[in-house]
Amino acid sequence: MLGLVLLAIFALYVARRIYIVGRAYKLVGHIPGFFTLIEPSSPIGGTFPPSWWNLGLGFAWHQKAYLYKQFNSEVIRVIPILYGDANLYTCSADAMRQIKGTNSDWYKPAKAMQAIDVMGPNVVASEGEDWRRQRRIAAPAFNQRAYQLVWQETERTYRQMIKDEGWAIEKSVMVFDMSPHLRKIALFVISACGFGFPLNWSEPAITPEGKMSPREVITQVSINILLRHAIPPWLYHVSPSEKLKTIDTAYKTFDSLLHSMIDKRADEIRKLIGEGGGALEEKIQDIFGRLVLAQVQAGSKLSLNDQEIVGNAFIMMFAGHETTAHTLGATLAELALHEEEQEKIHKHIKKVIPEDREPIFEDYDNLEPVLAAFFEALRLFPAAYQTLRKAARDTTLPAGNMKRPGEMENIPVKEGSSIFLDLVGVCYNERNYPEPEKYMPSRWYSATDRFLAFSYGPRTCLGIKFANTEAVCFLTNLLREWKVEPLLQAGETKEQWKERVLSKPTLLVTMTLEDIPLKLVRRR
Ligand code: HEM
Repeated sequence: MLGLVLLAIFALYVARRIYIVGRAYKLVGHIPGFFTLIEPSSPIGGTFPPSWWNLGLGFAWHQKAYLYKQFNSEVIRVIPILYGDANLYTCSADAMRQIKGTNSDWYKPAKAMQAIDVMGPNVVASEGEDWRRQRRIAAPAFNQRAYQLVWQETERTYRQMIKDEGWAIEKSVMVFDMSPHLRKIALFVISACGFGFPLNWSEPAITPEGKMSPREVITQVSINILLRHAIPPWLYHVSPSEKLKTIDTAYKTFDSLLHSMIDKRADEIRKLIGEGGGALEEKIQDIFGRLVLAQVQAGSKLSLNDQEIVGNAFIMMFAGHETTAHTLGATLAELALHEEEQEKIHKHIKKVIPEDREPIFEDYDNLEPVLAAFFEALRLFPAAYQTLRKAARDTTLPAGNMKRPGEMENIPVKEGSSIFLDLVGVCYNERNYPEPEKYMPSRWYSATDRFLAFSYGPRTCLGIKFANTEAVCFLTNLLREWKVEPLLQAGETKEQWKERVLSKPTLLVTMTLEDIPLKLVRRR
């Protein structure tokens, strides 16, 4: 009997998959590409490492040298047979601009927003009118004043790191892994500038009372987004796992911390308004404060409710933390490998900032080579490596004709097709960037083209200038004082170090580089 039931379930599954695959083939079968067993970006595809049966979430990274070339097309399709949905992938910058530009035929589907709304609705995970309202409220918080604060906090945190790590008195330092330090820097900056909540570098993870410290709460929340999304709430109650307990406690503590912060900030703002409101702009500089200010001032129409403020605070912390830390790590690794580029930057910093003063926010516009070094590392290791969109109607996509280089073609796409904008493909496409494998910061000098790694069009990254200010401040301070070298293992060459450190980034919600061993040698 059981055998019959299982056989019936199996037959039903096979029939369903034949229907799904047939429908997918009708939709995207005219585009070259391949069949797989499992959708690479599905929970199963993302959980298991790449193998013969699973392309893996990061296949576009691992196959970047030949993925599109093998099909002679800048748009390809992947149709899974056993599990998941069919998707297109593109490495065409023109297609990306068209998809993400204004009046686009494409929208952000619900699937693209999974996991990032675990703490509440937010600007990244919303669409349509809801997105427009949230963007209009959040955008003014990103202004010159905020960037000035970003500079101050980055510098303060950098100094704290040098002092508390004991590097201030050292001539050279072996940093066996730079990434936790960079995560801490980015977390501290977003915490101070995003929430008005400065953290302390040497604060232990657990307080003397046995509770998680604020730093640990924020860290646990931001590194466990995928797990929080995947784990059903009941599992926290029945599982003996310490890790699950930690995640649950961190998320609950963070949620109640943010709700109490909303009440506290709203009271402060009402008090300031009661006193005439003159000092509002001066006193409320952080992004969180600005969101609460909009709520207090605007009433219900153009404001966020409490859960939306929590959701947005959370997403700012997530969006602004891993991405920036990862790109700083990639920049330092590339500069360690390219001594001549590092020397050029060091010389430039010395020219702009005299020995007798510290770098200041007003130096930002004169530090283009520092920003270019950061951009070029972001191109080689794009943090937001793939974004998903769905066609609202039949349309076409502009792509380079790989059979006839120099010519363009328009690839027809049907309504309902989903496409991954493969930023790795775009950034390593020689039509967009000649000699794409080369670390060449000079390609960004006086660049007029909008950099696609921060997205494009109306939904372009809100934190571009935030991230750039943080990067320029941090890198300027560090490179002015230290020469950065790869920390080689016994007998290891620079090439082998590069292979060990840079060839296998972790690809989950964003791309991250894990172990970055560096040697810092004091210059001044
Ligand atoms: C190197 C650092 C960063 C990179 C590479 C980056 C990249 C991106 C990309 C590619 C998107 C578009 C995602 C999509 O289309 O689905 C995006 C959106 C966004 N980013 Fe960033 N980001 C960075 C830093 C930041 C920072 C520091 C913040 C905030 C403090 C931030 C806040 C946002 C927000 C709010 C959005 C959503 C915009 C919208 O949908 O209207 N990002 N970012």
